[in-house]
Amino acid sequence: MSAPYDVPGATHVYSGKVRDLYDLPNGHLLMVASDRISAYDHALEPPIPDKGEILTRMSLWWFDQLADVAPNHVVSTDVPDVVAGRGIEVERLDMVTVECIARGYLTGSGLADYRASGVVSGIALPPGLTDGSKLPEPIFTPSTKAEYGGHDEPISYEQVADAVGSELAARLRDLTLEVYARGEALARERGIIVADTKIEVGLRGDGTLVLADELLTPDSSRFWPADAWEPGRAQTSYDKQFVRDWLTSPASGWDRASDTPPPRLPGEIVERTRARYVEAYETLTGETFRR
Ligand SMILES: Nc1ncnc(-c2cnn(Cc3cccc(F)c3)c2)c1Cl
Repeated sequence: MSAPYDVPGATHVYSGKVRDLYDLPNGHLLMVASDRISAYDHALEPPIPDKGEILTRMSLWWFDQLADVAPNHVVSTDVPDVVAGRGIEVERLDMVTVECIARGYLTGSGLADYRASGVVSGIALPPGLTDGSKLPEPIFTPSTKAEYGGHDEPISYEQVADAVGSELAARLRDLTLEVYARGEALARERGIIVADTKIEVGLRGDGTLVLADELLTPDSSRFWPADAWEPGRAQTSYDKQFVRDWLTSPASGWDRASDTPPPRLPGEIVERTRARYVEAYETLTGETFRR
């Protein structure tokens, strides 16, 4: 994928589904959140205006809220105009190759693994859980980093220890669960369930664990409106439900089971989805999104 932004002084090095990464001359990285949205493993069109800026500001807010839990990789938000508001200059870290995931609720791939074996990432869960069940306590469910476009594979804690050593594995688990517990508690007070989250962690040369990437956003986590929570069915997505409902409705004319790309989202769905990102940001932070 070509870099969507030609950023003066920066060299595009990588594009994810919704974000792009650039090298900077000073050895730092520039992380850019696009307005792209993906659903059902497809990149959708058109982009959601301001999504990248809203989620960038949400990450920055969470980094600040959790500064007592761990340092983060943010160096500066003073970035070139073309990515103003959606770009962050970050410290280059030695990224841990494990996806650090915590789950407080059972759904998605975790639910599928549970239904198949009663086990998620090597952890045996009690019987009788269903889609959306709150777990007795949050669990660390690491996975491998899939190649671009692939799916992460769950791995057990023991496999993490084999990969990175038992001391670092324990630090990753503790950090992931602490970040999740703090994020879930704060969001829950504001009416948002953070069902699970994926954090990316990097190491400084001195061995310090640093929170990298994005943090506790609807792209790295499942956000559910708390007042709609009802175990036993798929939960309402705080930010993507309008998109999912339209794509799976006759109005879209799309067959999700086919391998055809989804149709372009109607303007009304785009605007309602933008409004949900603004609402999530303002509900969590208590701050007003400028536009
Ligand atoms: N601070 C860091 N130090 C070293 N590497 C990374 C790093 C590499 N890859 N990713 C994932 C990613 C983040 C954003 C946009 C993308 F396209 C991809 C993050 C970071 Cl954040």
